[in-house]
Amino acid sequence: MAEIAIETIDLTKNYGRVQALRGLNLRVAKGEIYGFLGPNGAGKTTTCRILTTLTKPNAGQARVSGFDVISQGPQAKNGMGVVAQHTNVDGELSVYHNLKLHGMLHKMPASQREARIDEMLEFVGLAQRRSSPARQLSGGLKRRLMIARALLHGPSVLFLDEPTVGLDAQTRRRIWELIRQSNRAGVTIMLTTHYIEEAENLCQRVGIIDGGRIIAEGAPAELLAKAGRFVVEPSDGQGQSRFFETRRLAADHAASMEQNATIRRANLEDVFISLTGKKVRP
Ligand SMILES: Nc1ncnc2c1ncn2[C@@H]1O[C@H](COP(=O)(O)OP(=O)(O)OP(=O)(O)O)[C@@H](O)[C@H]1O
Repeated sequence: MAEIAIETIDLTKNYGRVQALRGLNLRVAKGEIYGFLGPNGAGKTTTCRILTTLTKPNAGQARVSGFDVISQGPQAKNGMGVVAQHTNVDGELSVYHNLKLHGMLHKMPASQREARIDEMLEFVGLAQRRSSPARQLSGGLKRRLMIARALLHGPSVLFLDEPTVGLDAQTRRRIWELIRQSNRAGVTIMLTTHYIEEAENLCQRVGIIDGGRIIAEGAPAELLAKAGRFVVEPSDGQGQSRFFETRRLAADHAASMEQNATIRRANLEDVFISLTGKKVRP
């Protein structure tokens, strides 16, 4: 594998008796967009919190850009940008001051900071809203401000936790484009998502996590190929769907079934359900 941007080795985290992570092994190459998919309670947020230095693991190691997140937390933190799931801009401050504050916290020299704020406002399409109080922005624009802020100090790795949750389809696509553009500019991206479509569209590789472990990993097309490209689904919604490599094999199986069945192309959601026994969004 190419140079590694994010790595965890046997990462373990317990909350009392709850084993949130049970030896999680993860490797994201520099320059990748890696999607982290898992049902509720699988351990996605816990993994991201450890990688972004907010929580300590009970055992195992985690490195971001080569820095150990426990013993070299400040260095690791400086090389990463984080977009949390919940909107956390300062509503009372202007768009500009939200960015300025972040630049100051990262000790960016003033001239560099100001130039970079202009660049980021342009990048996310908020230059015209520079002086608006952040509270006046729509949900989608607030999310763009959070992305501008996360990228301001020039991190090489960007963590996004459910970056488009609750946004309409058009706004979601705009955010995807920003993520792609920052990736093209060299930023490694790790994003957790519940949206299968988001993982399929955006991510070069996807890791499926369940019960605190990675249970499958690969390019979306590889995961589909492994499971079988066609699904036979009982039309009454009862009973289990089955995967087949070709439409012909699927049709043969459907013909042998007692009840009516539908044959369709498999998608990542089918793979997810067959692996975890759960829907992505319950
Ligand atoms: N602070 C905490 N105290 C106790 N248990 C916790 C805490 N945080 C998480 N857990 C438990 O750890 C497990 C993993 O949770 P985590 O939030 O990492 O999952 P997740 O995949 O992000 O889920 P979701 O998709 O619902 O956000 C769950 O069983 C959860 O209830």
